[in-house]
Amino acid sequence: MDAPTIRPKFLKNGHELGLVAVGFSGGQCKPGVDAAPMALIESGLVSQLKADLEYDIHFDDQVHVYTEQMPKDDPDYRGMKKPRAVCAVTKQLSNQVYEHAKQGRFVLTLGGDHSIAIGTISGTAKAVRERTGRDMAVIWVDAHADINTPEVSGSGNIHGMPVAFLTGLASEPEPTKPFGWISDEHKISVKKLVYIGLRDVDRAEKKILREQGIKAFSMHDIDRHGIGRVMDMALGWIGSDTPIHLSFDIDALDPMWAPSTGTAVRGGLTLREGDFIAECVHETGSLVALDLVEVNPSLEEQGAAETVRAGVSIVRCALGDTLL
Ligand SMILES: NC(=[NH2+])NCCC[C@H](N)C(=O)O
Ligand SMILES: [Mn+2]
Ligand SMILES: [Mn+2]
Repeated sequence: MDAPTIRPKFLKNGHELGLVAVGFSGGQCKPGVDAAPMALIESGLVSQLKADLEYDIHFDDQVHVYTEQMPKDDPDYRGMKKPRAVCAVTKQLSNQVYEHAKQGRFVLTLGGDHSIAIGTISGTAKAVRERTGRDMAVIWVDAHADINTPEVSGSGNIHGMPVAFLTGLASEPEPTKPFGWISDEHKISVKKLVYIGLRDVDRAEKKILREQGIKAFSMHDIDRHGIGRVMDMALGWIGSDTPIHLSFDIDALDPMWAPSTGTAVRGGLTLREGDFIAECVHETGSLVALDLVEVNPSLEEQGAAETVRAGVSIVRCALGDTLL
């Protein structure tokens, strides 16, 4: 197969890819999501990216599994569960992602629960700003908005809060406190955030989306307009000269396609709709990073292989595999 045909606008070239594998489950309560990076790699993802898509992969060959290294003493803070563990992992991850992105590489991060996006998006936002002088946009594909502030979250699970930290809606005024490391250079604007696939949004989150004027395409919008028009509108909102970070929660897909995930919600995207989103974002040439999160191979074990396969498919599409 030929090298990728889309010329990336904000990367050094179309071939260099930094891969980060983050086996972290501390942003929520179900064990097993930390095994996803290994499952994805074992299913052939990395070798496919090398052989079929001809990426030069920069990877430390380590699946960072943080389960054992989590601080023993990690009491709740502002209602958040495991705040120090999440803080430690995301801070380290942010630097790792930053180092790849700073060199103009595409950054692919395999999670892990969605709390890790605090690390990935902060890292790319900072690097992209330094390299290109532009503010990055984020496309968040998910059944959930993950924009609870600690104060309004019903669960205290930080995987339901990353967007609040990244947009500055959940601030941590003191740099010495757990999320005090997140500074302005790491943040994204609510104006450059677009959601696709929402169908399980908490009441307080709906209020935030309304008040902040955040662009969101729910499953209702996808039913009404079709995924093709929704993608035109989503990408039109972002504009053609803006770098894009795509954060893909596998639970955006219907459990029919991706049953092995911690907070599955019925009535979701088909696998083709998920792949189509990834393809459209790839086609812009503006994609600089991708997160794939919330695959939990230990849940719904009969469906685990299918869920992993769906994840591999999304990644391949975002990296240009399916375009002719
Ligand atoms: N990344 C996810 N799967 N998030 C689910 C979040 C569910 C719920 N809104 C919460 O805050 O707890
Ligand atoms: Mn979700
Ligand atoms: Mn999520």
